[in-house]
Amino acid sequence: MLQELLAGAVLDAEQRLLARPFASVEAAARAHAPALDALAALAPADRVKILAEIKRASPSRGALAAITDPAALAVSYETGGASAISVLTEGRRFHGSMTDLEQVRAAVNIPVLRKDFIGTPYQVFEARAAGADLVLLIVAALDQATLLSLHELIHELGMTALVETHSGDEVSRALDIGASLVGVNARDLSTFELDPNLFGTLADKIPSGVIRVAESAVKTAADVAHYRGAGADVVLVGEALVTSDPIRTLSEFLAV
Ligand SMILES: O=P(O)(O)OC[C@@H](O)[C@@H](O)c1c[nH]c2ccccc12
Repeated sequence: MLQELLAGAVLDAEQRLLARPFASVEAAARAHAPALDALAALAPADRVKILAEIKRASPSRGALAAITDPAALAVSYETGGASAISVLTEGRRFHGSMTDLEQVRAAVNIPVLRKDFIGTPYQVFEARAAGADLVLLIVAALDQATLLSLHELIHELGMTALVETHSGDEVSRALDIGASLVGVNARDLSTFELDPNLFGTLADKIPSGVIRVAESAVKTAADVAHYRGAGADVVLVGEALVTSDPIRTLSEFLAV
């Protein structure tokens, strides 16, 4: 499934490339207002931080929310105390788009993550040209050379990479490329199995000085407390926010 999602996202990017040549996107990326400092926004603090996700659907859960106005939802997240916003831009299974990212960028003043299956430089330039401050890199989807080169490009453009892992070996691979923001996804993107204890198992492999993000499977404040207790600096939440009153849910989660 993961390779299928990556292949589909790269194919869709190639379609966009036909309409908007590489040189044009690169120029727009390099001309864009500088990226916000995501590491400062997500730095460890005495309270857990929330990376709030805009997500209409997923392969594992199906349709979640229509989200007809992603900018308005992003403003609710910002008002509710989120430290940054994650925008799913993958279209086939998550029903996201680059337009969502552009609209969210225009509406909020906190860092915005492009959440997608990134495998090519074009997709990184696209993200910057749309105003993204962070870009997701999924270790399991990429060979080490590609992971390193995309990570370097993300940083060359002034952005921050959220390097996502699902095993000890993948944490090592993330640290080997110099990741400063490492996520552990409770969900296995190949089998969709959820393991909320995986973060706790891997957290001590992520050294202090690297920001730890616990991703997925958060339904309640108790789940946030569980991740916080296991060492999470940041918790990434999607479904629980798009299927509830985000400001009320965020206030519960941030009270942890
Ligand atoms: O909806 P949840 O269970 O709160 O999960 C959010 C986020 O972690 C999840 O959407 C996600 C984590 N890593 C990804 C990579 C691609 C697509 C989606 C994801």
